[in-house]
Amino acid sequence: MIELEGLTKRYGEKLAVNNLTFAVRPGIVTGFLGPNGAGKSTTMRMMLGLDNPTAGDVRIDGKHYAQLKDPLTYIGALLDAKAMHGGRSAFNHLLCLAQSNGIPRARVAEVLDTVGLTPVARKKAKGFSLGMGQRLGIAGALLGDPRILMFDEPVNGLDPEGIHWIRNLMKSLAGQGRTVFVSSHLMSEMALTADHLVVIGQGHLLADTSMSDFIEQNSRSYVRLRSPQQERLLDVLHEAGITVVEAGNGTLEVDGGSPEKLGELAATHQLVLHELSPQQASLEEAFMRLTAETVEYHAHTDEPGMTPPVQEPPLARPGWGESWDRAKDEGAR
Ligand SMILES: Nc1ncnc2c1ncn2[C@@H]1O[C@H](COP(=O)(O)OP(=O)(O)OP(=O)(O)O)[C@@H](O)[C@H]1O
Repeated sequence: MIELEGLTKRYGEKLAVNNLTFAVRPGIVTGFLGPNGAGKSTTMRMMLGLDNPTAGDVRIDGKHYAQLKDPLTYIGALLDAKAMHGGRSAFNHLLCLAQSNGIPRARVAEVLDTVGLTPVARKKAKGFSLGMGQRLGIAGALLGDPRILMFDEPVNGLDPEGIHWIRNLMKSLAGQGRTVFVSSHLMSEMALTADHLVVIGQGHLLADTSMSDFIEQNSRSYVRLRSPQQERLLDVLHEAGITVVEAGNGTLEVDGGSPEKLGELAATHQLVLHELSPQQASLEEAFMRLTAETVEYHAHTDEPGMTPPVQEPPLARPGWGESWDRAKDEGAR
């Protein structure tokens, strides 16, 4: 378990992490999301004692990182895959880590095998590709067989097979009851891997919730209808008091409607439907919606060939976006 309480980091004028309180629990994969510059790496560095908090506290299984004897046996982390002595072989790099943490030498060969680097164990790390470097960093995190694992952008540089491998590795580590905390910019990957999400924006906590609740609370769900008898269908829906949006190309969208009810209504009026499909936004859309106001670095979309983002109708009910507005108001007081 990793517990943060009021964790805050200020760099001069810049409040990089602002009063974060949350816990990362064992037995599940927790995803850590936020736009560029949100404060994810700073938070992870403070968890590992690499940066001192300006205020607040972070504990690893109830202790500060500095109090842990042989810390690699409590928490293993991949922060920066390039942060290693390139002149050493993969084997020697891991051996140095093992020796400084009271970990038996035999464990080095085990973790090299786990990450698939046995054939290059004696090769110098500076010749490694980005993907091989990631694998070596992951081997270092696994070395002490720790109960807690933390990965910052672990799939960076990995090919599809590597991405699939790390996804299964994280799930199996969590399945063994370990605490797994992982940041990634790849939303589709996060949606497949994480059970729980912690989302931050400009240093603030925006969400600490299950993946399914996050998507439900921050995205629009609607039913898409297409019918060759669209005018008649519109009349029937209006008569039934159902609000419908004409989305163009002959499609109608009903916000929050039940597909069963809409299908039965069409059947009662003997209307032909060519499409009746429930639509749920992706994690990516939910994330974009929640963090829209907290993105520090926007690309310009007014260049030739670029289309501006589509404006979606407002949420039917309060989502995390409201929490962010509240957080800003509270911050301003
Ligand atoms: N050593 C530092 N000195 C000054 N400012 C810093 C320092 N480290 C981080 N920052 C600032 O703190 C903020 C948070 O940075 P951080 O790297 O933690 O964000 P992040 O969420 O990890 O971003 P990214 O997704 O781009 O890696 C940024 O505005 C960054 O410029």
